[in-house]
Amino acid sequence: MTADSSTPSSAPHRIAIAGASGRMGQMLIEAVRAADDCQLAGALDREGSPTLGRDAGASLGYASGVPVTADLRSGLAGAQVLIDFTRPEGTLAHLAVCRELGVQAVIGTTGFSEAQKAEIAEIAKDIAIVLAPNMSVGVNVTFKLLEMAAKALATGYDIEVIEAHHRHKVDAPSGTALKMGEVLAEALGRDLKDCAVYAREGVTGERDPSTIGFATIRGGDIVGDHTVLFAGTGERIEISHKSSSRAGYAQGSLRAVRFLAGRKTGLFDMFDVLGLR
Ligand SMILES: NC(=O)C1=CN([C@@H]2O[C@H](COP(=O)(O)OP(=O)(O)OC[C@H]3O[C@@H](n4cnc5c(N)ncnc54)[C@H](OP(=O)(O)O)[C@@H]3O)[C@@H](O)[C@H]2O)C=CC1
Ligand SMILES: O=C(O)C1=N[C@H](C(=O)O)C[C@H](O)C1
Repeated sequence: MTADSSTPSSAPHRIAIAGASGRMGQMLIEAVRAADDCQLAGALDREGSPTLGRDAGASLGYASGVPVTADLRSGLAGAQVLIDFTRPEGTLAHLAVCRELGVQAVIGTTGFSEAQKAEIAEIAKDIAIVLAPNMSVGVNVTFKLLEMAAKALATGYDIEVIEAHHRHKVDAPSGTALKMGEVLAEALGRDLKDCAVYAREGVTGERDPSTIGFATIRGGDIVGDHTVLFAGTGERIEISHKSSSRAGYAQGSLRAVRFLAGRKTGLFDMFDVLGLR
């Protein structure tokens, strides 16, 4: 029997991975290898990367049969879906080719500007995309907890978002912290653009109770910690999520791949994938 539209569940998801030599790229190659229903179909790294031409599994100690390439068209030719954890400008270049070839995308990259997010929404009119600043189940459940806590603690509690990441992270605050801020602001009927305070220095004056503060820590190999502090009078509530491995981000990405199967267009996030909306 041939693999056609009558047997979609038996055919593996053919996945290309962008940023193949990166921290998440490597974790994803390993996760795809371990998943019975997934197959590595392409591996992208940017021009000049020493990994170009090598087998995508080489540094993980196995032969995947997929060479790393900077040629987007050949790297995406055999794929149904691209998983992209790179940088905003890289992701947008990759998406342009995904759109041309009809390849779906799961995007974990953070640090997009508002204009870049609008560009992704436009591309999602032609291909199906999952875009989320954090693919882990635990973080997405934490977003829901924050929504509930913010509504219940709407007055009398100052809200601060504190995040810590490894020394190599290039964007701040993290995409997850910003999403937490958006969830909190929306639950409180505010717009994060109007109430976010990203830095304090010098004589700042007393804290404005309508603000949501952010604090960023960078150091060592911290995978990703996020805490939201609700500071009241005589008590404090802290809701924290701490990642000790990147495996959760990779597993969440594969759930997003499975969710996209059969979808032609649309912009989704992990709430859609996990049924949390
Ligand atoms: N949504 C989520 O769950 C998570 C999101 N992230 C996000 O994913 C992104 C990547 O994180 P991480 O893996 O730690 O980062 P790394 O720096 O380890 O990896 C990034 C990869 O992308 C490549 N790259 C960099 N710039 C470009 C570009 N312009 N075009 C194409 N490729 C490029 C890098 O190549 P080179 O080495 O040559 O620079 C590298 O292979 C970040 O935005 C991070 O915040 C991370 C973890 C979880
Ligand atoms: O760069 C990272 O490492 C991470 N980035 C994401 C973010 O910016 O929120 C997700 C996770 O915290 C790890």
